[in-house]
Amino acid sequence: MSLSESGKNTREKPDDDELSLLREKVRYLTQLNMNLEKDLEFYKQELNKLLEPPYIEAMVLEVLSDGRAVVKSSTGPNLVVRIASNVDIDKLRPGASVALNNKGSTIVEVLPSIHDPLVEAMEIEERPSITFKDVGGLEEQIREIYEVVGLPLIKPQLFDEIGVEPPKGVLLYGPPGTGKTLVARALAGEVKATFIRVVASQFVNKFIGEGARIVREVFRLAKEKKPSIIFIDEIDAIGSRRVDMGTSGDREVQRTMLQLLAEMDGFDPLEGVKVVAATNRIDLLDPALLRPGRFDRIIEIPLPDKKGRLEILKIHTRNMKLKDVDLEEIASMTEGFSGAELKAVATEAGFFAIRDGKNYVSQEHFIKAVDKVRNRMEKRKQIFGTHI
Ligand SMILES: Nc1ncnc2c1ncn2[C@@H]1O[C@H](COP(=O)(O)OP(=O)(O)OP(=O)(O)O)[C@@H](O)[C@H]1O
Repeated sequence: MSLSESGKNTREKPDDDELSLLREKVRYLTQLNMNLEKDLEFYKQELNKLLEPPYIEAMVLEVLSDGRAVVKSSTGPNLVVRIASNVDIDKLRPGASVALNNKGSTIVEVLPSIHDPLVEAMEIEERPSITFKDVGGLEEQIREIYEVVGLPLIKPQLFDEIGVEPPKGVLLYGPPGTGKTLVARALAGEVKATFIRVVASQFVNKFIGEGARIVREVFRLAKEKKPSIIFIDEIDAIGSRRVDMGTSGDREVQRTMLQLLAEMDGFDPLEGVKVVAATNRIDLLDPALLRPGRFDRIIEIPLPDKKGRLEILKIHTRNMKLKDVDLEEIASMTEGFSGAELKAVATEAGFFAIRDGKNYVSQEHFIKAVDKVRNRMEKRKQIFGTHI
């Protein structure tokens, strides 16, 4: 552009071609600018990500009623932390793995189930909602377990005063499905204790090499969350008499068992932690486990008698709509059935009713259900030499 002497713009009006070229250029540069801004934003974000301090991983112990949570960080102490508003509270169950912000003050994310054996190996239930009224039969066993495990947890001073030392551990034994887990959970519910369940066979076939560490952590967690009951299911998997120590697998099992014994020897019986173990194969157990100060109380959980079967049937049908059902007759017909099998009878009877197009369950449905469950038991017996 040029200016005349009078200062006026004397440039001729651009022709149409020139104008359209300039417009094209403006469009191109605007687009280029937008793209570069996008790139700039992307690289800024990437830079921020690289500069951001890492999150802290932690495990949820408890969600408090005031909207905060207690977590255990993998290295440090337990922390009471806030929960960010975008976090789904329903996913914050005890044992869930979470990310804390870098100050460690707030849960910012629930992590997808990462394969931390410590988290996976234990099921933690704060004060289970079930109680002894959910257990049919087993009055004697319930009385005994309440006395030797429950009372010392809620009234340790009673034992202190009298000078009686309660057992640290109790062993429940009996056929599968007779309610060993149920009794231990109900006891925890009854005395408002934390229930921590581990399945010993998983130490051998799932968490290989981690057994001793998991045992140590389970006891540590139990002490933190006391009163607590540690329930070790299938204890025979780690507590069997070993003939030889030939394989590394054997040695690993032995290490896990020794850790368990060390933990049991190392705590006070009135410290607020009790161990309940369960097995279907008491004949296989190493006598070292049954020495005083370990599992020195042994309680048999047998198959239910007729009265027990009737009670179990009543429990599992209490929310069902029954019409002219004689549960006594069903209890008489089901000799040899475990609690789990009686529960299956109730469920199957419900399915027969649905299939029948009825909105209630009749005696006939129950009788068909007994047959069905009995057949299933027979088949299992043929295959495994045992029932459900
Ligand atoms: N005595 C019982 N009263 C009421 N329900 C029972 C009883 N026994 C078993 N059941 C039902 O069967 C289910 C399975 O029982 P449970 O897991 O407690 O048996 P278990 O003895 O621990 O079995 P396993 O040895 O196979 O681990 C229970 O959750 C419960 O629904």
